[in-house]
Amino acid sequence: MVEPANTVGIPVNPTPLLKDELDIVIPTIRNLDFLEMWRPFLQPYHLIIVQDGDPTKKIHVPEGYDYELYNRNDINRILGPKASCISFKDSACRCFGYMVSKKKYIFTIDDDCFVAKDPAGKAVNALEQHIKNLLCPSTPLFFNTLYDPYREGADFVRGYPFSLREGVSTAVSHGLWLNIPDYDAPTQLVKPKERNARYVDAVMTIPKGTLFPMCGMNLAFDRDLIGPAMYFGLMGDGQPIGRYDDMWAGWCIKVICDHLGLGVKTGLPYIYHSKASNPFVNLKKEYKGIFWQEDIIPFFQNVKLSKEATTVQQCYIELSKMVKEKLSSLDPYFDKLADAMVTWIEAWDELNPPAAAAANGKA
Ligand SMILES: O=c1ccn([C@@H]2O[C@H](COP(=O)(O)OP(=O)(O)O[C@H]3O[C@@H](CO)[C@H](O)[C@H]3O)[C@@H](O)[C@H]2O)c(=O)[nH]1
Ligand SMILES: [Mn+2]
Repeated sequence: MVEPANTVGIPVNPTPLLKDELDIVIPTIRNLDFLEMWRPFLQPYHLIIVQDGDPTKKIHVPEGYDYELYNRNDINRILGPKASCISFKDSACRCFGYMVSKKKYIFTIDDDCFVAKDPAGKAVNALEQHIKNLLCPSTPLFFNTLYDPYREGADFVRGYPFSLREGVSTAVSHGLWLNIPDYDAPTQLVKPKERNARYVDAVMTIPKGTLFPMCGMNLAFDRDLIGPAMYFGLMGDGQPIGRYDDMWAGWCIKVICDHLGLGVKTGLPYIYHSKASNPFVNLKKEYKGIFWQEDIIPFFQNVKLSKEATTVQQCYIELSKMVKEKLSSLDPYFDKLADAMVTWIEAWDELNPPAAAAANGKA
């Protein structure tokens, strides 16, 4: 039986890595009580809370946290007509937090994710592991069979080309989940009692040319390297699909990371996921995605971005044109999504003017 860690009595981290260079983005339509358990690891950091659903509902933020909170009224006020690209009634709304942040790194976590225990029973500081993953190179061009070669006690194995051992910059760190795994609705329905108790002590780079199902529950990324591509799409209220927000973003960021020579890692850290959303409600949200993805995946597998596309924004705009051209025949929704991808980039650049980015010495 897997259980969450007990963090009572653990002192607040006295040396929080990247304290002033990282924001924590939390989408919530429930409450933020889970932050009590995370206090030792997260309290030193700035939170960006994206409140979904009814903007008149008061969300309590536990004492001692430094935060900014945005509800739907704030999103509409800040973005004006461009707010149409930010989903309502879906965790996709979290990407608004990525856009308003001014920091280099983002860690995003769901409000039903708690501190996991490692096999030795120690509380896992998931944020610290994500930071380690992001600050260490990735190896997308050649698979290291001993997993993360930069980790203490590991290295590149025999036969690994020395010319590739420098690795590439890491743009994304994708963490995993003990207890309730991130299964789709059909799997949740047939395996309602399945719990993940398997803690695999590994971090791997996802090879170039390989897509993966990115879960937004426990995710960190370098905003300067890949932020503009972390759009979580048009989901939820008024849309024919939901719960494919993180998947869509994951497919977009992976083809762009492959094109720009950036790395994506998956594995440690684990969080303890406590709440299984309702599988029947999820099925209603997911079902179109379940058959559309049989066409979407081949689309992404065949994406070829031009050599002129050298920035994330240029890659993303090129991608939006391909979506409009090649996926609109699947459903008119993709025509709307392609337009929303452009609106997102326009809003991103409005809130993050390139000159400001250059002035801050960012990429
Ligand atoms: O309408 C909504 C629904 C939820 N949220 C917030 O988003 C996260 C995730 O919600 P929940 O835990 O209910 O959903 P899961 O099935 O466990 O989530 C997985 O599916 C992805 C949904 O796309 C999600 O990223 C995965 O973790 C919570 O913080 C809710 O409060 C919301 O803001 N609006
Ligand atoms: Mn959840």
